[in-house]
Amino acid sequence: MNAVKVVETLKQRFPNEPEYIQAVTQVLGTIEEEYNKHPEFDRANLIERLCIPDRVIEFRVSWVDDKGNVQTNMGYRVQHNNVIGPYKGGLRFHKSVNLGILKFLAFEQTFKNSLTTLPMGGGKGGSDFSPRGKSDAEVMRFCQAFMTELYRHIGPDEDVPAGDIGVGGREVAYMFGMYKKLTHQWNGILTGKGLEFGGSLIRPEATGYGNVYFLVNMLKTRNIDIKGKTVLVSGSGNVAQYTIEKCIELGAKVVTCSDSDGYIYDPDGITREKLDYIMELKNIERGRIREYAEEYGVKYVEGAKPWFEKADIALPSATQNEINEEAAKALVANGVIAVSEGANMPTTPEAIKVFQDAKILYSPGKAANAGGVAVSGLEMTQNSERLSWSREEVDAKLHDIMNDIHANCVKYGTEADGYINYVKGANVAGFLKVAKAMMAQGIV
Ligand SMILES: NC(=O)C1=CN([C@@H]2O[C@H](COP(=O)(O)OP(=O)(O)OC[C@H]3O[C@@H](n4cnc5c(N)ncnc54)[C@H](O)[C@@H]3O)[C@@H](O)[C@H]2O)C=CC1
Ligand SMILES: O=C(O)CCC(=O)C(=O)O
Repeated sequence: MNAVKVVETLKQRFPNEPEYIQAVTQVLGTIEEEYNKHPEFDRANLIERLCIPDRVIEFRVSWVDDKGNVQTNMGYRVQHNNVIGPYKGGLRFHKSVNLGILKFLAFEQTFKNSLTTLPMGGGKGGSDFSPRGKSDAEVMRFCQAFMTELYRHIGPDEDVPAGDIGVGGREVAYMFGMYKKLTHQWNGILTGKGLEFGGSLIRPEATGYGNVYFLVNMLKTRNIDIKGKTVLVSGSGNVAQYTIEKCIELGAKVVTCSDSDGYIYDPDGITREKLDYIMELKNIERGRIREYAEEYGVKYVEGAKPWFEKADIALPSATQNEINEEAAKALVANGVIAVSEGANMPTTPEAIKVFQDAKILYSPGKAANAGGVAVSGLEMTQNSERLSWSREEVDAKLHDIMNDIHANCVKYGTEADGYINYVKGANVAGFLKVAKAMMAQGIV
């Protein structure tokens, strides 16, 4: 396999999908050497079959807004690869959603899910509908309309969606209700459900907690303690909130968080009480992060990202490509020692090079944020067993899974000089399991 040639071919076939091409380029560049040790992979044209999704479902979603106007959005589900388990991955509701973005997310999800050690394939879906500014009733009607098509394509052994940007407990619950209405079945067809109807304890916390567990493992390789470290977090949604919570618990000081309008800088650190304020503001009032600055009298920077503030650790937890080369250079110049991705692909390829050239600890999302989907996998297991596990039990399993992913990254990513290339480690470890399963199952 020649990674450059494969990417060129994909670019010609899918010229309008830059995020998908970016994700594929990143993975192929790091697995090429391992792939070429297995001539049987090439004979089976494994690489093309692994890069191109099994199936893309695209549909119109029509719904009625509060003024009685009929609105139309696009709905999608990308079922990327199911060799190791049912398709699994979140749904994103955001105005920026398009097929290329969901293809990148579904491709990444396949490797991430493989890393979790659980039997889950990769998928992703969503819509260009944005819940922001919509009433609760509008969100409900949209979710119901979305499910009237999606329900045909999902199932507990077929495809199990969950949340992502713009899809939290509220949206999952509305979609679950409609699925039940349409099918007359109670099935664990979505994860991230409410605790009263099959959700797992720790699922809301899992992505943020998991990222911090992974970070602690990375820091350990250099005998560094997270306690007392200053942390930059971006975003203020699900992943950011529980990342901040775990950082506080472990004695780190988080000084920033953000939304798509700007970021706040709190030099004293976000405390438990201030985090409760953020959770209320974002999850219930659905307000803007600017209001935090007004409430606590701290700096708010409109239209900017937090990466130019000084800190020891950066945990991007908002969206793709939010750290560019300039931001990466600023982070390194300011002495950052670790960057661990809560978001999916938040760092551009140029910025990754800056981190790796500076030999700082840097982990890609498919390893560091895998805790969310891992606990989704545990939710599926609990639903199948018709049992609910305790908080302690799920958290212990999450801890074990993150430790295991870290160990796999070290195994496959340690370079001759001892530097751990977590990108290579995660990609090779995730790839090998999927590749072996694909080879075993033949050309299908
Ligand atoms: N929710 C989960 O379990 C998992 C989420 N992720 C990833 O984590 C990231 C955040 O997701 P969630 O916290 O679940 O979503 P969310 O909807 O709860 O929060 C998203 C946050 O990102 C901000 N944001 C969105 N688009 C932005 C933009 N263009 N510029 C700046 N800020 C922007 C929003 O204002 C919000 O604060 C995404 O990349 C998602 O794919 C990854 C693994 C699992
Ligand atoms: O919990 C899940 O199934 C999906 C989580 C997700 O979308 C992700 O890992 O990016």
